[in-house]
Amino acid sequence: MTTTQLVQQIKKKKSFLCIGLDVDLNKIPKHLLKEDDPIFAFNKAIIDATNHLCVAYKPNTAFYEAYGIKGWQALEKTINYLNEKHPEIFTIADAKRGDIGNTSTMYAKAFFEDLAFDSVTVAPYMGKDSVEPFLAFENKHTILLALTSNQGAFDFQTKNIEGKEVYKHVLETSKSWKNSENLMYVVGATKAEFLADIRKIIPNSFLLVPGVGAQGGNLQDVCKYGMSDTIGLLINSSRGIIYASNDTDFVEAAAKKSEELQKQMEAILS
Ligand SMILES: O=c1ccn([C@@H]2O[C@H](COP(=O)(O)O)[C@@H](O)[C@H]2O)c(=O)[nH]1
Repeated sequence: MTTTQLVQQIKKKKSFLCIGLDVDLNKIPKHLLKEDDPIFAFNKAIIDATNHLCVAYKPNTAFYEAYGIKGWQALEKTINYLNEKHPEIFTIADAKRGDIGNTSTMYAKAFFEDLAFDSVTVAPYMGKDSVEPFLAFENKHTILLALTSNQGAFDFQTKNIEGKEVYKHVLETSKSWKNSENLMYVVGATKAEFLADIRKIIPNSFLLVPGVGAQGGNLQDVCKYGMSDTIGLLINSSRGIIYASNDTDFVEAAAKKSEELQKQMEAILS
């Protein structure tokens, strides 16, 4: 999917909501555990109930890898279901990969070719030659960790090196990489006060913003400082939506939470 198509979807649905599919078998409703594939059954139910309210889904691959081959199969079924039933929806493999060049190429093939995601999250720590292999894929997007939502972001990302914080080095340097138009960035909702500075460096890039809801980030603050001329935001909520109820009404509860966020986004867009 191109960013132009993504912006069209945001305008059409009046939503820039991304729903995180972080499936934990200890948290899903007990009756689903009887299904052949409880993870996919859960995801399918959530997707069927919420797809009209969001523009993106983000399975975090850790929640699938933790269940071995069955987890990976559930991830494959989920992305195939999304691509077949909802090709208009932007898909994010939150895998936080990145390695020496030939290894990064294999990661990129895994997520862009085999699993056919639109995007993958990548750690910038190993630099240009670890990220460019992802950028080489046409109409695929590499979402680089810039300023993350966790407390540990202050350990390295905000440290001043040669007169500039590390996350600013990441933003500025990555702009010079080959096919940098395929870059998006992760900025945590808990770091809204940094967004005005971030927008000075990357005024038009899309930002994936996790951390509203369970982590305490505020949607209005993120939009006030982080919105670009073409919106440029995908606001993620995972636990706040998918575990709104752990009972038989989980689908209705997830749709209700999604609608609450979508309505706030609609108000902001208008
Ligand atoms: O800086 C980051 C980068 C990624 N994440 C991921 O986003 C979701 C957030 O889940 P919630 O339940 O809405 O808190 C999860 O997959 C994280 O691994 C992040 O939170 N912060």
